[in-house]
Amino acid sequence: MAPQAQAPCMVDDQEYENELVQVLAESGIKQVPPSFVQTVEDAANQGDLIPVIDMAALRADSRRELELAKLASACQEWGFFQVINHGMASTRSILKSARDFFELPLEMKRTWQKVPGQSVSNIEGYGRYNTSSQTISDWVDVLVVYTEPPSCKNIDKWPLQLRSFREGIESYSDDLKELVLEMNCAISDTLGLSGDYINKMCGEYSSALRINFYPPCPEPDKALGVSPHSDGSTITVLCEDSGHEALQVRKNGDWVSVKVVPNSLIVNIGDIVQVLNFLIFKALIVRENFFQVISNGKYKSVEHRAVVSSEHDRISAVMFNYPSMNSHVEIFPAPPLCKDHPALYKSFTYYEYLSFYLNQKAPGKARVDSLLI
Ligand SMILES: O=C(O)CCC(=O)C(=O)O
Ligand SMILES: [Fe+2]
Repeated sequence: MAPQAQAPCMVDDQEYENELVQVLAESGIKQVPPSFVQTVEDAANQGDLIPVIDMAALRADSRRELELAKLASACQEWGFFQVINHGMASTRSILKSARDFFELPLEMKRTWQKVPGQSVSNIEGYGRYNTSSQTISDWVDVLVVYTEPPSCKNIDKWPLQLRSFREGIESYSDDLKELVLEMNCAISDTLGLSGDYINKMCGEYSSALRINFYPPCPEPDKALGVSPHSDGSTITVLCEDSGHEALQVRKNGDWVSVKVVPNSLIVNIGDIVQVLNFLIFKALIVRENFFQVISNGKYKSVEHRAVVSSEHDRISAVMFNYPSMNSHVEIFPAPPLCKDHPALYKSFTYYEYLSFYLNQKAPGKARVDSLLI
């Protein structure tokens, strides 16, 4: 019998430096290349149900107060919650569009491959996700497009050959815009600010969609799909229906794996909302004792990560909603919340922040910490 061809077991990092993760996964490697290797601490709790916020209750006058209280507590204790009864039919179409794209032949997908590196003007396209802040690679390929405002949309970068792709993304992004503006009002309410406070401060609604494709990984205990980070958004909305518990959030210092309620959307507080209201706690801030501060009740952009599996792939569609990049739109701690304690963060424009977020060597929460006065 002829000897069986040996699958390569050690991958030369240089050879694969910018290679798509899907290509690595399909090459039959038995080990992840060294640049992906990191310590993956186990999740302390499997399948915790993060708080569930019922949009139907938020929309009903008689039930809103109670639901706002639940929302305030979710923002304070978790920074993450799932939204049910959101009424969006387009969640199916976005996941289908995402899957259709990643199932295209590689050569066709490469048409939209972006040049390596990241900056505000080089964020869109298909490829590996590596910020210069990362020395360790993530086991994920992404497709990123700006979705709002219309003036920032670069339709020429969208994979339009896929018939349903444009409709799928546009109907999802339109529906989500309504939901996000509504959530921002509810979050403003919970902070005792006027309902439109956050939306007004953020100026023209802006968003970018990142579709994550996590191929099966030969050594899931040695690599992460997305390394620990907080999002540089106002709020982020994640849509996935894999049923696999891959998203993990930091709670009281431990990793907790998130059990997703079917048909829900997962929302998390981003750095911007943290900045708006974080200042209340300036007097309490003890940097070395971050989690004690958290338990005292501020809204926080919580660190999260995505783990991978050797058995299956996974897709998530993540919408980052953020303030206008216009230079006249300044973000700063809300003055009504600065009455008792001086502002903790300096004023900044989102363009400045995003440039820093994408470029600097600042992992985890270090990026939002850079805004501290
Ligand atoms: O796919 C996930 O579960 C997490 C993705 C994520 O955190 C991100 O894209 O910022
Ligand atoms: Fe994230």
